[in-house]
Amino acid sequence: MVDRAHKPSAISASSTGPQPQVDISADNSKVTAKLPTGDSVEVLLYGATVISWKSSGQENLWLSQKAVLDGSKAVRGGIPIVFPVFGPPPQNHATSSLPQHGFARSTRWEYLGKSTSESGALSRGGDDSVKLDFGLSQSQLSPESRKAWPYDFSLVYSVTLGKDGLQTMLNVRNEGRESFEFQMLLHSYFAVKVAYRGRWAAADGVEQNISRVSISGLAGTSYIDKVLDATEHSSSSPTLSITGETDRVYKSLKQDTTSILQDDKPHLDVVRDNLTDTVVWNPWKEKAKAMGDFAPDEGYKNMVCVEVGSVDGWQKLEGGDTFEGGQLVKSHI
Ligand SMILES: O=P(O)(O)OC[C@H]1O[C@@H](O)[C@H](O)[C@@H](O)[C@@H]1O
Repeated sequence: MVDRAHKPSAISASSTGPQPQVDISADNSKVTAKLPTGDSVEVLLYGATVISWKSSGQENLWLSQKAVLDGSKAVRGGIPIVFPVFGPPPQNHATSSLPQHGFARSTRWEYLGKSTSESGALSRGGDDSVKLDFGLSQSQLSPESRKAWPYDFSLVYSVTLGKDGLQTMLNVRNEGRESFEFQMLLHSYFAVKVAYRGRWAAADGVEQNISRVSISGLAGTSYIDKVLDATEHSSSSPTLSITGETDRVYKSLKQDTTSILQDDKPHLDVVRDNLTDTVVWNPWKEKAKAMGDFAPDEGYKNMVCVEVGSVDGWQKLEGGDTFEGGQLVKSHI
């Protein structure tokens, strides 16, 4: 059990009108929350991976049809949590024995509880929100992970579904005396669909064209292009079109919001909170095909990863200190 100062506590709900619903699946693998508006979020305890977020009846996250959800492999899609290292760990660093992207996405977390709030105008169903908290600490790690990264830490991940959108915040605490360094990132796979006859076409539907998707808000000092041998470039344009394999780490971004545009219209806004970096990733045709858990093959046309994080250098936490960072995602659908 993760110990912390602000444990979630149920705020008493008024007796009138519908209220947010929270359900734990019978096999204890997944927590689902639904607002009276119909908006919903599903979180797998494995990795505390958000695997679905629906608003206005539309799915905002992309989940591979071959995503492994039984806890034997990190989920291909949704929002896997990257901690305590991003990408392949560097040699000669305390994380060097960990797998790519660390252990948080491939360890079962504990569901700590929910808190709900409503405006009082429940019948309108518009102002409700529900927060789900998940915890992971050193004692829950596999012996291999504990050995590879022997620090006394605790993570609390808060997933809040409200009228503004979906907020996901990661709180990292050093429970020990020795300082440690970490990176963290919320590896969000967003669903992109292209307008078709005035409606949003289904993910595998008639028209698929990632080339009509662009990302704005990327003005920063520089970015690392992993497709070009991890060379550093200065970002000349604040907008990026996805027209081929894309794997860029934007560092020290100036503005808080990175938006996904479809046909130049805002689709999703990703607002960073206390995080300066953003990774934009699309594997494109060949790499998508090469991934055993990526399906359908053409799925790369319906997704883009916009991943907020702290991955440029390391965050250092002294014993007893905490760090919190995350995102608020707003859908324009
Ligand atoms: O296959 P994984 O481990 O889930 O990683 C997927 C991608 O994650 C991205 O964040 C990285 O920038 C990519 O380089 C990487 O390929």
